[in-house]
Amino acid sequence: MTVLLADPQIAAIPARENGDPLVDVTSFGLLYTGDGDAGRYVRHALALRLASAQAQLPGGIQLLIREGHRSPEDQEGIFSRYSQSLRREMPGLDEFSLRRLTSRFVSPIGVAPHVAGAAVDLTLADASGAPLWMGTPIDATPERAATRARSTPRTSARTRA
Ligand SMILES: C[C@@H](N)C(=O)N[C@H](C)C(=O)O
Repeated sequence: MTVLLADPQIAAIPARENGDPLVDVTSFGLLYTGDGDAGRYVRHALALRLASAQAQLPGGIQLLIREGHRSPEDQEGIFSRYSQSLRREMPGLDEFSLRRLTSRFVSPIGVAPHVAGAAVDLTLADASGAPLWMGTPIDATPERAATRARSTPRTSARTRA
């Protein structure tokens, strides 16, 4: 069973500031290609984990960080825009289901890890920094990126399963 970030069990976990500083991912040998500078920052502990993951990739493949830290305004904007697009597609949806469906893709502000610099959107890139094709563009919505979505090429579905 999938537990979403919006699940009350998650929201009930108290979040405490631990003082871990925000650091620039590029100073850990990681590639960043996001919009603006805020997204290049993540918590130090996360940067260490990303660097460790990168060190374990096969030669010629590297992590490509698209977005780390995100402002609360941006988080709420993404949530609201995606929620509105689902509302247009499914006008009969009740509020509870709409919030649950929205939070498959975007965290509600109260539990959003990007806002704490504790999450990244990333993909894989080749040695030149060009993103590898994953079957859908980075940050595709669940409707497009799901393993069994109609638009998912068969090879991508096989490698994701
Ligand atoms: C919107 C998407 N790129 C994303 O960052 N989703 C996660 C789940 C989030 O908002 O925390």
